[in-house]
Amino acid sequence: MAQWDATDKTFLITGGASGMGAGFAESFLRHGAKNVAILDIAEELGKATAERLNKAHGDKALFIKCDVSKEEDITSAFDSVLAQFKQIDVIINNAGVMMDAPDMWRTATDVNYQGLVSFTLKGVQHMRKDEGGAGGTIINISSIAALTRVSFLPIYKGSKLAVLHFSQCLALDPFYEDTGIRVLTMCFGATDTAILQNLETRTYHPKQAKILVKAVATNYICQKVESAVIALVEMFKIGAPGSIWLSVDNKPVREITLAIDRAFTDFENLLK
Ligand SMILES: NC(=O)c1ccc[n+]([C@@H]2O[C@H](COP(=O)([O-])OP(=O)(O)OC[C@H]3O[C@@H](n4cnc5c(N)ncnc54)[C@H](O)[C@@H]3O)[C@@H](O)[C@H]2O)c1
Ligand SMILES: CCCCC[C@H](O)/C=C/[C@H]1C=CC(=O)[C@@H]1CCCCCCC(=O)O
Repeated sequence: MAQWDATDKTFLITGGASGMGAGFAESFLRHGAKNVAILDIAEELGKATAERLNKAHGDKALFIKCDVSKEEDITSAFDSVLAQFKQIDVIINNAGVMMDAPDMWRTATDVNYQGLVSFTLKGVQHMRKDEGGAGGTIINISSIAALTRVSFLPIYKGSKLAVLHFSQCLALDPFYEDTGIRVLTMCFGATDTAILQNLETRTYHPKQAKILVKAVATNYICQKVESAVIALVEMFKIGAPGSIWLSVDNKPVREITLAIDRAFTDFENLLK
């Protein structure tokens, strides 16, 4: 099994000021990363996280304020990271929000999907070996939301399936052979972060809010951030180009590429 190594690699992590993103930054620095750029809309939190990481790991972290729903922020943040670190080896498209409320859906879609596409395409342009780049890894954060159907989070779930489908299509052969860029997709289950707070206001219609809150209270094991971080680092080490992974219930990370392949092969067979 191929093993990928974080040593001396430069990471760009969106939504890295808090939650799982901050956990990934910390963990990859412990695994020998050369530098970590944290991009986030939350300025105070981002500065504090970078300061904490710099104290613990010796000035390797950089915070840049960036709203991933805004193309001008993305361009300027990407350029700033390159100006500072010269190269980006790994991008983790982690920034995400669960906001299906009527006045928030467009922003939510921009953050969860458009921002991720934009960073991915910029990363591909920078990293692709067939145009002089050094190759690299792009990790896109999806969710179990992409794999299941419920009535109350259609916008969130749609955006996370878009992330999964964009990533798997982009990575199809001969992408890795041409570019030397490994695209990995992670589907996390419920994980103990701020995204699970104040859920009543997150559904697209108030009638759904009660169902959501009740379902969360009764149906779900909420895994620890540490488990999600361990899962992502393990995927980084062993994940084949184009592979898709699942991290739920504090269990070891599991590859689900074949299951996704089977589902799409079924759809494709309908067209024959
Ligand atoms: N926690 C879960 O249960 C869970 C499960 C599956 C997938 N996910 C996904 O994991 C990723 C991380 O989520 P989390 O649970 O750590 O959430 P979180 O809310 O704790 O952290 C998200 C981070 O993204 C930042 N952010 C929000 N909007 C932004 C924007 N416009 N531009 C830049 N940064 C922005 C926030 O400031 C925050 O630091 C998200 O993509 C989320 O959808 C979370
Ligand atoms: C009843 C479901 C409400 C949510 C339960 C859980 O605490 C939430 C986890 C979400 C947080 C962010 C996600 O991606 C996670 C997944 C969100 C979508 C979950 C759909 C669950 C399902 O289809 O069974």
